[in-house]
Amino acid sequence: MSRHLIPVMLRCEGKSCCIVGGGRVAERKAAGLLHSGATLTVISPSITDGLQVMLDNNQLRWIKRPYNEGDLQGAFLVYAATDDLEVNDAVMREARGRGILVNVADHSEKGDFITPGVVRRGRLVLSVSTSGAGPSVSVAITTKLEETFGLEYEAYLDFMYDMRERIKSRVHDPLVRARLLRRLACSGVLEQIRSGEFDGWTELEMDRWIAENREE
Ligand SMILES: C[C@@]1(CC(=O)O)C2=NC(=C\c3[nH]c(c(CCC(=O)O)c3CC(=O)O)Cc3[nH]c(c(CC(=O)O)c3CCC(=O)O)/C=C3\N/C(=C\2)[C@@H](CCC(=O)O)[C@]3(C)CC(=O)O)/[C@H]1CCC(=O)O
Ligand SMILES: NC(=O)c1ccc[n+]([C@@H]2O[C@H](COP(=O)([O-])OP(=O)(O)OC[C@H]3O[C@@H](n4cnc5c(N)ncnc54)[C@H](O)[C@@H]3O)[C@@H](O)[C@H]2O)c1
Repeated sequence: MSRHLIPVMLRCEGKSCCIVGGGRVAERKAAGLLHSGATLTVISPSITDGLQVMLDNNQLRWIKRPYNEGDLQGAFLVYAATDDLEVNDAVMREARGRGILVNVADHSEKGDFITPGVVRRGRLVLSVSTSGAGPSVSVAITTKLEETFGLEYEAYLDFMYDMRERIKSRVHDPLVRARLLRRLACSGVLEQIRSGEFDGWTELEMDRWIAENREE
């Protein structure tokens, strides 16, 4: 097997991202980019109905023609997602020359990164890759994860985020902080959210929990 790949979480907000191609694969990559706040440009002579809806909602810019060398200037990231191997290769070469991160839809090993299968639960992001071996396996695993990690994780992680911020502002000793965060993780809040018994903590309740749990 080739060298292992490093998973990363990319911040795309306000960055210029390109998709070359306007088919089914391009549409899926666009859907992934939309919520990131990226500035999205699609270069393709035709686009799917789904991409057309995004265009109508001003969520992307469409350059309605085949890709030309030079189109990637200023991009942070690009997906080469046409059904033409040679075009995808040309996109990959231009990206390489400009130091732009590139994903090649028909040949994962040619690009800089692979698009994993993703499960999102608010702040929780689970991503699955078979390092290009088989998207059907990624999809099967993603489906299992969707069942295991239900919608309750969104509220749970929002709660954990608020509490962590609170603890950071109230407790300055790093050892005490770490202990509190460990205790919080086993405090049963997740189970309460799951069973519908949890309706959030007021600032007073947060501070009370911190005071009660900060000592050994
Ligand atoms: C997970 C997901 C994420 C996403 O794309 O968003 C994803 N593929 C998905 C769906 C999907 N893929 C394919 C079909 C058609 C049915 C089938 O054949 O099974 C469907 C179903 C559909 O399209 O509906 C076929 C296929 N895929 C690739 C090739 C080319 C090749 O292998 O060289 C071919 C053969 C093309 C052909 O021969 O024509 C390549 C890649 N697909 C990857 C990811 C990357 C590897 C991820 C990993 O490491 O595991 C990688 C390497 C490239 C990349 O980075 O994009 C997404 C699930 C979305 C969901 O959750 O529903
Ligand atoms: N990564 C994945 O998940 C995945 C899944 C299925 C297929 N694939 C591969 O991805 C590629 C695209 O698949 P698809 O189903 O989206 O194909 P598709 O036929 O639906 O779309 C191809 C798109 O590329 C555009 N195009 C063609 N030539 C172009 C050019 N010179 N410049 C710009 N755009 C051009 C077409 O107008 C069309 O919009 C295929 O090569 C396929 O093998 C990848």
